[in-house]
Amino acid sequence: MRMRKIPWAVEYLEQAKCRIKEPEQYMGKWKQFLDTEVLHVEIGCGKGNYSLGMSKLYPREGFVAIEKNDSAAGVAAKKYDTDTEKGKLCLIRGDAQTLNEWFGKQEIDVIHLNFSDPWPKKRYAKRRLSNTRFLEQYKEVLAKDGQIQMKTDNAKLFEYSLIEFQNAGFQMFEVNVDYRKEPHPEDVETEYEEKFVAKGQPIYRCVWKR
Ligand SMILES: C[S@@+](CC[C@H](N)C(=O)[O-])C[C@H]1O[C@@H](n2cnc3c(N)ncnc32)[C@H](O)[C@@H]1O
Repeated sequence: MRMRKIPWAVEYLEQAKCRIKEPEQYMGKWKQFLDTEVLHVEIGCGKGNYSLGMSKLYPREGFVAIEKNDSAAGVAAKKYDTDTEKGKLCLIRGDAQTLNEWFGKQEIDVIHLNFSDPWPKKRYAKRRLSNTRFLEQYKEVLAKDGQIQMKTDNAKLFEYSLIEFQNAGFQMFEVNVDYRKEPHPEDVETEYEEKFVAKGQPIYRCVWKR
């Protein structure tokens, strides 16, 4: 899924206040930095609505949104910088492949994966955010009682993820194959989710524990 380049957003990203330019410097100190006891990390935040909304719903909890695409990250950054009601929220522009260079062991309480790119071709499977390569990293940075929450519209990616999580030793905690029929009252729709829900497509959701 390629995103159209948004020049103003790419330019904005450079001087964004919410952006953490050297995330490795915060390793082991994110909770202190965000003044929270609960740390959430969203990987692939796109244009940023989910973490922004969640930071308002859970104002005592801290949120780090990660996005590798400059245009999407720039749009998210502008929202985060200008929304005066946002909670404890910051942004990393980067590829989550280096997640364990940014976060310390067991530092994260909840990892959110929302509508990750499915990378349908087998040769690109390692780029999926629920691929074993990523799951092994999540195990390192996730707290002992931590959770990974995943939502997707893609049945094949969902099936693939169920197998990968299970093989990596995660315990399934919740599963829903038509999540919007019974959504959690305190959850936020992402940009992609809004589009899929409008088209009447089912949303798959699962929650895993270590
Ligand atoms: C399909 S979009 C979904 C965006 C948003 N989560 C939503 O639901 O509206 C997936 C996003 O994940 C980002 N992404 C994919 N792999 C990533 C990685 N390894 N590190 C950071 N971001 C990633 C992509 O750039 C893209 O913006």
